Amino acid sequence: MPDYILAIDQGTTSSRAMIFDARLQPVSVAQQEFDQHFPQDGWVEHDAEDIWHSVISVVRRALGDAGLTATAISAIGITNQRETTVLWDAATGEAVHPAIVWQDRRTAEFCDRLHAAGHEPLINERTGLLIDPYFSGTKLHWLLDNVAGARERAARGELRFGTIDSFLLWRLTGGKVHRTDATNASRTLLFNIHTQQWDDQLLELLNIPASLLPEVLDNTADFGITDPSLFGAGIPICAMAGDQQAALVGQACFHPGSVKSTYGTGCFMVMNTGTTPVQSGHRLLTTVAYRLAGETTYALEGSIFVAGAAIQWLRDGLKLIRHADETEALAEQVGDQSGVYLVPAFTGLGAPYWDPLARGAILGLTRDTGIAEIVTAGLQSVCFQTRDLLEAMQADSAMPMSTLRVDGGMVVNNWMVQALANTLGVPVDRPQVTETTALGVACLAGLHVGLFTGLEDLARHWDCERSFAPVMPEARREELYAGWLDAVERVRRPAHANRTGEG
Ligand SMILES: Nc1ncnc2c1ncn2[C@@H]1O[C@H](COP(=O)(O)OP(=O)(O)O)[C@@H](O)[C@H]1O
Ligand SMILES: O=P(O)(O)OC[C@H](O)CO
Repeated sequence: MPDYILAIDQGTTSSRAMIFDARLQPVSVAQQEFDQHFPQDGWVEHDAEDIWHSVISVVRRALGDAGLTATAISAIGITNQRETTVLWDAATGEAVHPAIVWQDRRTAEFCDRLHAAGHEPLINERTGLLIDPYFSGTKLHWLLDNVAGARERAARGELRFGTIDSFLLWRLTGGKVHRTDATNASRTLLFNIHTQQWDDQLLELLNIPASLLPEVLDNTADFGITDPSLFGAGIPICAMAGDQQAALVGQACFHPGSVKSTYGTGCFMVMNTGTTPVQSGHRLLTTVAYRLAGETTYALEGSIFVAGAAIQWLRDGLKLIRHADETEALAEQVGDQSGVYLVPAFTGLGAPYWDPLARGAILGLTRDTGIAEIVTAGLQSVCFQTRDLLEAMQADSAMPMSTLRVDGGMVVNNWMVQALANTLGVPVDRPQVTETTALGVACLAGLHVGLFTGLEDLARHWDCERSFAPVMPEARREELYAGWLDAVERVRRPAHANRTGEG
């Protein structure tokens, strides 16, 4: 029996294909970047054809590099950048407009109107989300209103909506299957996370015809079979999941209170809260962690917009460093003593503040402050923002976090991960396989075809590469964090003043 699994990881800046063997060891990986389009201030688009071609190309390369044919693959799992919205023609499979990316802010005004009309409590209660352009629903509303003829074509049943998982599934199956999974559905603003169905009242509120929507399945299911012309033989697609939820699975966070945090351009922290949804009192999102055999496990999620992007800014904007990996040695020289704080609120602040008007600042400068101190403050900002999320999660869930599992491009930085443990006051574990997104969806696909017996079996495949224990005295930890909270307040004050006309 073929027992390799192919994971397709369609991310914001690149597409990746990874093949794993039956022990979940990576066998080959191929990656391809694609263009980002910024047609107007605050708009971010992808060409759906670029995404499609990049996916086909990386899958073929991963198979070739592993010396495998399609018949050796027992299952495909698809994981994806979430919320990014595609509307396509059912007859041709062609998108009627470029995909509107999760970062795109074009629907901010519409969101303000929904907010002003008092719709947030209903939306929050049904979907676990907030009214924000981040989610797919208002993007789809925009497409229907702004693409010529789209509403009429939708009414005639000619169009399909999907997040990237759905669009890829449609294309991979030769235009036969219109499905998504519960985690991706839970990011649309249209899906009731309690009933696990599209919500008629929300569809009416956003004026979205139900005929556009995909069928929602568990994360492990018979989603469809790839068209044999693509890879030489049909391969069953047995799992789909949004990328942050896939990373939760890849980090084996299967018990209530277990948490993972992914540090790439931004940071996404997700806590498994078990089979009862936890409504946040701190503006965190309540979302579907995974749905297996009809049983939904929920999560709390906090998103930080700027994590590794702060290091990119230090490198490309300020030109203080040439490579991201120089930051580790600079921070080792400085330690945590400098008193400098960098608040990277370049595009406002995400959870738990959700303050779009806040702007960044560097505070605590003295004549002694140099490049190393500012770079160190950049790394520390990621740790302090994680502590903000942790405080909110623990207050909401009343679940004490015993360890944090981390992944993403930043966690190669040992100084940063140690500072994270010190800032949080809990051990931080880094896994052997840091490609947790691809790994997670491979786990799900393997589960469906019987390579693994269940979640406990999967958890046994998770290996810790290094655990970082907190070594900072508590008084010092609290003193440093108090300095951060003060710095955040300072960047928020002018924003509040502007908003209320007091400034
Ligand atoms: N040694 C390092 N120290 C700190 N940050 C790093 C280091 N290496 C990479 N990064 C940061 O990690 C990010 C890349 O992580 P990655 O997971 O590939 O991001 P994404 O998937 O969002 O593109 C970049 O923002 C980069 O600045
Ligand atoms: O593609 P990534 O890794 O930047 O993840 C994007 C998130 O899914 C957006 O919610």
